[in-house]
Amino acid sequence: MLLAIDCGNTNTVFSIWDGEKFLCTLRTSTEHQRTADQYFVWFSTLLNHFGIKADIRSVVISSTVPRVVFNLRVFSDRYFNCRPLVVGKPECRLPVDVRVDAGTQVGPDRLVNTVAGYDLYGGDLIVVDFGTATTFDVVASDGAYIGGVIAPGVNLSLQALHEAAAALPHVDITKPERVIGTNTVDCMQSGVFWGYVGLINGICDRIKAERGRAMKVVATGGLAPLFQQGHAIFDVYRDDLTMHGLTVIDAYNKEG
Ligand SMILES: Nc1ncnc2c1ncn2[C@@H]1O[C@H](COP(=O)(O)OP(=O)(O)O)[C@@H](O)[C@H]1O
Ligand SMILES: CC(C)(COP(=O)(O)O)[C@@H](O)C(=O)NCCC(=O)O
Ligand SMILES: [K+]
Repeated sequence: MLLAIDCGNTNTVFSIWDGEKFLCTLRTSTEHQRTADQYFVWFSTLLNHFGIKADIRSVVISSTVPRVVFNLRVFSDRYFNCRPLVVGKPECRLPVDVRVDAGTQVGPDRLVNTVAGYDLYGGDLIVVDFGTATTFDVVASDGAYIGGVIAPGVNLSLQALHEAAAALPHVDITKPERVIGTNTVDCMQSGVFWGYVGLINGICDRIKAERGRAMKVVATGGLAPLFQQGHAIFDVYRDDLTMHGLTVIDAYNKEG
């Protein structure tokens, strides 16, 4: 069995892949101070709770936070007796090309999303991932990652308003029915929600125009369904896109 770990700037997600399906998915906040032993206490407690008997033989990691990788390596080595495959490291081969400016360190999550998107839907894709940042990854017809867009995340935008303006409270994102807010909270939610709908549509239209072709828009990340409601902004939503990409990369590297 494979343990796939997707570490974002806000949350770290662990999924166990038995070769056919994911047995479980566990989420914890991303903290670089967390040690290998702390990960194991949390992980084994939850597996016991769900009654899952996992025989983990290999580990694959994607991390947008370089500092957490050290403890995840120790976790893998000490508890599963294996050296993890870390996306973005020279020893991890990718089944697709990466065509960007020399010296650019593309976020490993974006490479994994590219691999997953191409594997599931073929080329000419835009992958939109709602995380701490919202990323748009452009996938060419041959599956290559050819660049994209990084926008402030939905929650980051709301948080920035609250932190920068004394009179603006902390609010959660929701879909307002109307654009014109008649109180502070509604005004903020409208600005971020409808502003984001414009951002997603505007960026996807411009990418398609710049590429001069039709492209499929694939979305992932917990907040994607909120934007999809009644709008059909995305052609497909796939909750486990990044995890799927990690399993594809692991299999590709095992092929030798
Ligand atoms: N279903 C959801 N509903 C509301 N907020 C969500 C949902 N899923 C994720 N979030 C929030 O979106 C932000 C990004 O989360 P996440 O996707 O875990 O980011 P990352 O991959 O960068 O760690 C966090 O603030 C998280 O709490
Ligand atoms: C853009 C990101 C911060 C998104 O990370 P996330 O929201 O998943 O935490 C991450 O992909 C990253 O650090 N990228 C490096 C720069 C680049 O991709 O060009
Ligand atoms: K992201």
